[in-house]
Parts: sequence; structure tokens; C-alpha cells
Amino acid sequence: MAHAEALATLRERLAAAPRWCVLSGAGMSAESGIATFRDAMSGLWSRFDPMQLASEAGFRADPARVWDWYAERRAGVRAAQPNAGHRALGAYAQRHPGRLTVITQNVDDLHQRAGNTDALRLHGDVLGERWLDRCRRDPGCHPDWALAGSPPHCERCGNLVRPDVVWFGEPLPLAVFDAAQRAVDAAAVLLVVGTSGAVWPAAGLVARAHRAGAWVAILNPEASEVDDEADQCLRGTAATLLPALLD
Ligand SMILES: CC(C)NC(=O)[C@H](Cc1c[nH]c2ccccc12)NC(=O)[C@H](CCCC/N=C(/NCCC(=O)O)S[C@H]1O[C@H](COP(=O)(O)OP(=O)(O)OC[C@H]2O[C@@H](n3cnc4c(N)ncnc43)[C@H](O)[C@@H]2O)[C@@H](O)[C@H]1O)NC(=O)OCc1ccccc1
Repeated sequence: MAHAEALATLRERLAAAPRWCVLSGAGMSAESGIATFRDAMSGLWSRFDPMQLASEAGFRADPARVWDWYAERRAGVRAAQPNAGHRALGAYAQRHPGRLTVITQNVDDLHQRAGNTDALRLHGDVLGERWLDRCRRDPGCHPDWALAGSPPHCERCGNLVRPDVVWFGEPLPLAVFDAAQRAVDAAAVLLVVGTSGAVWPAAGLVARAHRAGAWVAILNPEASEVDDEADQCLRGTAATLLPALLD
């Protein structure tokens, strides 16, 4: 089926869908200038070891190094702007409240800034902070009381502040993951945008949606690890395909 025709049929499916979902990954924010993880040359994981930088053990082994790496990524997120893909989803949600659920693996806040303020963040918020360990004092120390530093730390009990993200080996926030599973179970369509489908349990949502009877469409310039679960794959970028489907 020609690209234009495939786009037109998917556009009709979305227009007819009472409820549908987006599952987004790093590719969603690539055109906003935020590096993806696995892209061969520019991907973060081609330059850094994920287990050293995005794991509790890595943080405990070298807190300053991990904190500084996140500080760099936080600055990048603050300097970035939602792209045409984010804006198309935000505008859609304003026009059709309650029909779209955005589920994201991204720790940036670009979906929220574009208007999808209720987006389900499976892997946390890189601009958020929390204590590394449960504070042993009562009442517990508040992260805002932490002494500045790399990372900030509690002057009373030495507790370290960590970014409020889900590191490898850590469970996803249960309430958020449950809501994401319920959303894909009720979806007529799932758009999988800009993810390699390499990270679990997020990637499992694609097969779950398919089993539940949703039409699964993948938007990605390259092949991904979840293409087999798809009813159609549209080769292109988030900032070009989403406006073409929704505006
Ligand atoms: C790597 C993988 C093999 N490992 C895992 O999945 C592990 C282990 C695991 C668990 N189950 C498994 C089953 C099988 C195999 C392995 C596992 N999973 C975990 O550790 C998870 C936690 C996983 C979350 C890790 N945190 C992240 N992020 C936050 C931190 C941070 O960001 O620093 S994951 C991080 O990487 C992932 C990157 O993937 P993508 O977003 O897909 O990005 P990628 O670069 O790979 O791909 C980009 C795509 O975009 C495309 N693209 C590029 N440009 C564009 C463009 N312009 N437009 C559209 N598309 C584009 C490209 O073609 C490409 O396809 C994102 O999820 C991102 O959040 N936790 C857990 O299992 O806990 C257990 C548990 C349970 C109970 C109790 C205790 C423990």
C-alpha cells in the first residue's frame, strides 16, 4: 500500500476511534534536539554505559559522575522545545478531551509542555528529584533542604538526592504502569512512536494492545524490535507523520 494511502487509512481509523493511545520513546524528542539512546552514532548508549549511569549501583559507585551526567541532560531538556509531533498530540487532546492517552518512556517534559499534561510517564521525570535512601529521621528531611553539591545531600543524615527517574533494575511506578495497561486494553488504535522497543516492560505494551484487538501502527524511520506486533509500519519521523495524521 502506498505511503499516502496508508497514511489516509490510518487517519480515518484515528478519526473513528473512541479511545486510542500513543506509546512514545526517545525518537519522539529527537527533532527537539534531545539525543536518543540507541542510534548508532548519536545515541547516548553508544557513548555511555547505561549500567554505570542509569542504575542505582552506578550512582552509589560514583554519585558525582552520574549526577553531572543527569545535570547535562536536564539542561538539554530545559533548552528544548516541543516539536510539531508533540504539538499535534497536544492540540488533538485539547480538541478531543478523553479520547487520547499518551504513554511515554521519555523522562523529558515535552509532551506535558505541548498540552498532554496527563501523559503517563513510565520511566519518571528527569527534572524531578527524590532521596536515594528512605530518610531515617522523623519527620523525614525534604529534598529541598539538601545542601547544594554533586549530588545535593542532606546535611543531617548524608542522604543523597537522585533524579526521579526509573533506573535499570528498578520497577516502574505501579499506578502509572497499571493505568498504561488499562489504557491499551481499551484502545481501538495504538500508535508506537519513536521507540526501538528494546526496553521492558514498556515494550510489552505493544503486544498487549495487539492481543486486546487494537490496530497497532508503528511510526519510525527505521525498523524496531516490535515491528512484528504491528498491523502497519509507517517509515517517517514523529514531527512529520503526527501532524499529517492529526491536523
Ligand atoms: C535494555 C533492556 C534489555 N533491559 C531492560 O529492558 C531491563 C531489564 C529487563 C526487564 N525485563 C526484561 C525482559 C527482557 C529483557 C530485559 C529485561 N528493564 C529494566 O531494568 C526495567 C526498567 C527499565 C527503565 C530504564 N530507564 C530508562 N530511562 C530512565 C533513565 C534515563 O533515561 O536515564 S530506559 C530509557 O531507555 C529507553 C530508550 O528506548 P527508546 O526510547 O526506544 O530509544 P532508542 O534510542 O532505543 O530508540 C529510538 C528510536 O527512535 C527512532 N527515531 C529516531 N529519530 C526519530 C524521529 N525523528 N521520529 C521517530 N522515530 C525516530 C529510532 O529509529 C529508534 O527506533 C527508554 O525507555 C528510556 O526511558 N526494570 C525492571 O525490569 O525492573 C524489574 C523489577 C521488577 C520488580 C521489582 C524490582 C525490579
